[in-house]
Amino acid sequence: MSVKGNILVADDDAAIRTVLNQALSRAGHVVRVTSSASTLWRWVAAGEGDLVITDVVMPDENAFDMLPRIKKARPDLPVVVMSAQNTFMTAIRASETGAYEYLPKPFDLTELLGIVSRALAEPRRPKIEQRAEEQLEAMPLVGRSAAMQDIYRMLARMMQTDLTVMISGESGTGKELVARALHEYGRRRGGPFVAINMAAIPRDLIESELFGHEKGAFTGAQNRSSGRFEQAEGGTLFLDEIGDMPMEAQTRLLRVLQQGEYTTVGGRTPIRTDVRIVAATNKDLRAAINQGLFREDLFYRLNVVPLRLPGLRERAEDIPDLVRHFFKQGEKEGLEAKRISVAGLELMKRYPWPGNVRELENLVRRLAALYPQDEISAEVIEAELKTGETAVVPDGDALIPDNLSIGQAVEHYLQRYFASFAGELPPAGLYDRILAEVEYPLVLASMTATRGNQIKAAELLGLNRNTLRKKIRELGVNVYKSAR
Ligand SMILES: Nc1ncnc2c1ncn2[C@@H]1O[C@H](COP(=O)(O)OP(=O)(O)OP(=O)(O)O)[C@@H](O)[C@H]1O
Repeated sequence: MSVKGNILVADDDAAIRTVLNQALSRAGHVVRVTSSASTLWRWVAAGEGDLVITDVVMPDENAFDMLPRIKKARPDLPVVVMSAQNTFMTAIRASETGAYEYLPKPFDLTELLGIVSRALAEPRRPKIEQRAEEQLEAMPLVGRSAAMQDIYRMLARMMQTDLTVMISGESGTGKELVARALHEYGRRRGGPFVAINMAAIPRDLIESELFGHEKGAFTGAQNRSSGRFEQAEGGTLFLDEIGDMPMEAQTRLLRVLQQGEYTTVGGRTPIRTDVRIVAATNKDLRAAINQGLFREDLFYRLNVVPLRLPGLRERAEDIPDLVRHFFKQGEKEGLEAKRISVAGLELMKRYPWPGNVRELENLVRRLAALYPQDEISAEVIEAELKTGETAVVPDGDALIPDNLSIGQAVEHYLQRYFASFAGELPPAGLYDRILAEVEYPLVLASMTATRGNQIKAAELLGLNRNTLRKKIRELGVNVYKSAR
């Protein structure tokens, strides 16, 4: 049996008052409605009502201005705020003023009824804050720096909404991870999360990948095919490397954002869509706009909530936490538990990390796989960071130091590797470990060079496609990531 209560409803829109009155009364609650903030305040001040549902903008007062007063007079009274201005600021203010819940209009009545019964049944505490805390604990993002705290606070607020979010940040700063967190802890978590990387797909196929195509829409379109929008219905669509989206696709995407519907390639019937868009870029989109490569109107549609992820060098204090986290992950995969000496960590904090968290993650994995000692010394870190520097030059320009052949480079590496054991032998299983070390960058580089096309990469490598697939899986080569 759900708890029934006295509910005060304030909205200047008569239609909404009627709908809410009917729905809540039918659910067994006692309802009073008003069109003004002053009447609502009078009721609240007189101790009436177990719960308030109010619109933000009312003729005599804004609910956000009244909320602190309500909270002061009746700290335990849950206030559900509704608003048609689904802006970022509305969500933030709802959270900051201590609203129990924030409902962007239009909302689902069933959802509202669910919130009302939960609010009436629960011990009193501002819901948004409580949920944000729970979410942060469970969040897969590591780091406690002030910069990350800002990101978490922003994410907690964004999770209550369907606003379009634009994540910017250098490669490897965690943009995709943040997009997933937004989905998995947000209100669309029951729906699918679909990611598409604009840089990984041949340009002339992007529109059909996004919106689907009809049979015969273009040469090679033998069957109707669904697009990512259709696949993401009810969930979140993550548009990675949005700056690489071709102009025609940009125009189509803009139309979806404006009208909430799209047509497939070769199709005529508009299809309505209910998808939350999270976009990401590691390019400066304003520069792309100036060069005429990115539509300014699309930029503003996507940039509703900008979220900038700091480079790892800007939050070096997170490094120890991240190192521990990645060693722990390694342990789960059967690697041995390890730590890094204090001096080693200091070196890491001073390193500029051009590849950001991804580079750090790769380093920690390499340390866990290749070095037997429980504590990794500063010398090892120094040597590893030097190799790292040449390995992260972007766009495949990686230089092998002093024009060494691959064989000579590995030889140098092995000399250093053996030396690090100070006369002892490295742990058994060296052959497979070293070959895997070479295989990973080889597969990654081939996938990058072919922009993520497995057929072409298999051809390039001279491998059977199934063998390549197996290797990608075993080595954990991230296909999206590799196709940069
Ligand atoms: N704060 C973090 N805590 C834990 N792991 C992180 C964090 N940030 C990034 N990572 C890890 O670093 C790697 C790179 O992150 P991710 O793929 O999200 O970066 P990205 O910014 O999307 O990169 P790109 O621009 O190259 O696509 C992933 O393995 C991710 O799990």
